[in-house]
Amino acid sequence: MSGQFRGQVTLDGPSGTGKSSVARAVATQLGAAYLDTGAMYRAATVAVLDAGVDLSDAEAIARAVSAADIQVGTTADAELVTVDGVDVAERIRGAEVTRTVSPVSAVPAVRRLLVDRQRALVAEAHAVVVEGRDIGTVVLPDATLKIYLTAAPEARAERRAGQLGVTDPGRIAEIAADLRRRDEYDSSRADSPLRPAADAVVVDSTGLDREAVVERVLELARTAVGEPA
Ligand SMILES: Nc1ncnc2c1ncn2[C@@H]1O[C@H](COP(=O)(O)OP(=O)(O)OP(=O)(O)O)[C@@H](O)[C@H]1O
Ligand SMILES: Nc1ccn([C@H]2C[C@H](O)[C@@H](COP(=O)(O)O)O2)c(=O)n1
Repeated sequence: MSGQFRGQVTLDGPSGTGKSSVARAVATQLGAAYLDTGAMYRAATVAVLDAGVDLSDAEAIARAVSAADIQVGTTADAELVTVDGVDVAERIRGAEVTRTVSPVSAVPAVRRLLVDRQRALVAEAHAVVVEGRDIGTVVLPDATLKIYLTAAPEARAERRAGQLGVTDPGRIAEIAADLRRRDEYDSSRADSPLRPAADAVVVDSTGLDREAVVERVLELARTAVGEPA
């Protein structure tokens, strides 16, 4: 990039396609802020779990999220996530939160609250890379560049297994089933379902290593602001 990048890059897509790792690397290279909206829904889920709320009660879920002080950082090099002042960066990646986050994030009032916060955080940055499920479709419909990242389900399950240090084929099959379950839930909910924006560039990362995907997104970002790729 010859000058400083100014604009918004969105990265949406199913679980395990590489959104977080690619978004962090792209943000670092562009000198941009970085926002992990999945971490915000995960932190909201911590608040719901700690409030002991019935997961079929949408109003109680929304009340618990609205009462919690949820803070997330916007830099690519450090993960800052707190709920009511407690560091939950590790806890939000655990099995309990991962199992519960889809029903919590399907509650429309929770989405309205977090989308408002996402837009406020984005408004503070001259340049930002935001990852999630509905960023190009709902949160930032006028973004400079929208990417929809996909990968074959087998590749995603292997990557997630590698990330968790799992080698047992039975456990890998469980991981694949969990990814399928979450994708199905996230794609079929009524409010802001996971889908590519009409003007998103679809990048299939199956068979590409992370660096190749980062390079492709950087090329697209340069082109989007009128620089030679
Ligand atoms: N192109 C790639 N090739 C191989 N592995 C990759 C690639 N991109 C990312 N990975 C690895 O795959 C794992 C999952 O990536 P990451 O957490 O970035 O996915 P994600 O889409 O953000 O997932 P989630 O939505 O569940 O948070 C990580 O270990 C990451 O290093
Ligand atoms: N913009 C977003 C981001 C995330 N979610 C939900 C759906 C995911 O299953 C969950 C966790 O996200 P991850 O950390 O795996 O990226 O949060 C959403 O609905 N909208």
